[in-house]
Amino acid sequence: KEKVEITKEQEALMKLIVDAYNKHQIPQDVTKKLLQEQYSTEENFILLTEIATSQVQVLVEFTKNIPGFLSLDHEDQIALLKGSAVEAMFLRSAQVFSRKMPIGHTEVLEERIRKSGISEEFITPLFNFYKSVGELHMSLEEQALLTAVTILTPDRPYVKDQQTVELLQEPMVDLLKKLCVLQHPQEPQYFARLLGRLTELRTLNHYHAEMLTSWRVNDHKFTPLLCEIWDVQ
Ligand SMILES: Cc1cccc(C)c1Nc1c(-c2c(F)cccc2F)nc2cccc(C)n12
Repeated sequence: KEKVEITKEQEALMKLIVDAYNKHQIPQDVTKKLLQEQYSTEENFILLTEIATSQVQVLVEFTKNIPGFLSLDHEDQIALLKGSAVEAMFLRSAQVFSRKMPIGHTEVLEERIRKSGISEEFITPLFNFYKSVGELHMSLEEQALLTAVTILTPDRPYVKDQQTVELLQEPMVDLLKKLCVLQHPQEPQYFARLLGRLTELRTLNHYHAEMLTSWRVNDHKFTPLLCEIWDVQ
């Protein structure tokens, strides 16, 4: 059984990705608001819109720090961001939800999300996903790399040069695989479980699109950034 080792350049790559992931967090005041006094359904939705908007900003900043991303064709950069935004945001909010919140805060946040006018058919898969991510107890490195792997998915709609995206994604996948072996030695299937989450993520794109439409129908307002990333309005 050969020894799994992280090379010097993989060490450097991991530091870049983790620093970028850590650097760009949702401002505390935004998340704090969700935990304050009782809100109405309308108010909850407005707060979630604020959090979603700052999550998109965080996503864009993180993506710009992925080595090689900014040297991709500009239209491909946009196609990758638009194609992965929902999945990256589900991943990030799942991680914030399952590990960053002090005890008791998670329930309050869950309550706010449930009382924001979102239909039950979306709430169930959302919290099922949060739970399945939480059960993985991912390390910060794994979270950051899995998010980078998700963003660098070559077969997003409208990506022209899939080959180059694949060349960027490969070293991330290799590094993530090694990390899983090193950080979860008792669980040889851990890496496969992580990739299984990416499959589950893809199904959530559909729910999210439905949710956007139902909000539009009920004349909910979005921010310009959310309209731009999801082509609404
Ligand atoms: C911040 C948040 C947390 C949990 C559930 C939800 C519904 C939200 N908010 C939104 C999300 C969204 C997200 F930001 C992360 C994960 C899944 C998501 F559905 N997407 C959008 C798009 C337009 C408006 C909002 C309010 N919105």
